[in-house]
Amino acid sequence: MPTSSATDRVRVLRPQDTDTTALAGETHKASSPQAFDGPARRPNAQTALSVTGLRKSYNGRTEVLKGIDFAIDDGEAVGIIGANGSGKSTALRCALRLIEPSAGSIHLGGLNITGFHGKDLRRARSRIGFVFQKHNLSPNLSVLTNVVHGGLARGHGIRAWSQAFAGAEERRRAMDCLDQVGLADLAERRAGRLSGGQSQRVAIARALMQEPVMIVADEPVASLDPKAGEDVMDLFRQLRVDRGITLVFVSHNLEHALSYSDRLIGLRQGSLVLDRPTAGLEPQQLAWLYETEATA
Ligand SMILES: Nc1ncnc2c1ncn2[C@@H]1O[C@H](COP(=O)(O)OP(=O)(O)OP(=O)(O)O)[C@@H](O)[C@H]1O
Repeated sequence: MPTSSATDRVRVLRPQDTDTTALAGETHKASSPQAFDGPARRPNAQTALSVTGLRKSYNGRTEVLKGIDFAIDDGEAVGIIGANGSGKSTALRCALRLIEPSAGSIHLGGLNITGFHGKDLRRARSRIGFVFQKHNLSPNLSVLTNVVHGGLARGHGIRAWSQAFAGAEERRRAMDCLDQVGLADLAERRAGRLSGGQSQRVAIARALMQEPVMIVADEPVASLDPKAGEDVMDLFRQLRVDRGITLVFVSHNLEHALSYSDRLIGLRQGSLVLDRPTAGLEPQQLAWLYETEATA
């Protein structure tokens, strides 16, 4: 596995803008990717996830990911931003091989998972908690049962089968996870009777059943009101603080992306055009990412 040395993160457009006030300026129009020092790495940081030369074409013709590279450290929070259709979800899903990339290599927690299949791939991903905009809870099952099902992803074969009968230990763990998201008192309620914010917290509790080292979230608060959205993002932050969980999330909310990440990755038309620490950045300095090609 290639270790993510500083050179892993130097393919970044507009690195000349180390003075971040220049980000909102005109200079990017003429820019092309160039080397710079890259985002500061924490000393001795281990790489949680790295991709190299990741490409994706859905129909065999148009490339919606045009060969992107990035690396994420253990314990880091990284926000992925960009306009509609820029390739954020595709990048996230390809990076975890939820969908198959057309090309590229992927390392997860020290393993080259590029060629993994079936149970090897499932095992490699078993400590990743996925949280999506559509939480896919089973509406007719209780909150607790939905959370118990999160533990199934960790089991294989006979172990998973026996967990399906929800032993006392699994139910106790599920209650613990619900407690962590502040919903233990709703354990017996039918999931279909929850609000959007409550449902997303249950989805997070379900992810916690996997004892995740990393949470991968694709627009986790897109359908929530501002307060519920902030509560969910605060919960992610708390999980990082308490457990050192790595967080990778896609967001259209630049305030969130800036507040809840250490680093931002920006995509534009399938290319990675931004990879830099969040500190000191303002939302308006990122507006160029959302300009149409005609105005950019
Ligand atoms: N299953 C699919 N089949 C064909 N094309 C797809 C598929 N999924 C995504 N695309 C296309 O790939 C491109 C990137 O889509 P993707 O969903 O990754 O972008 P995104 O940045 O996450 O967008 P959004 O912010 O709107 O969610 C878009 O042009 C989209 O139409």
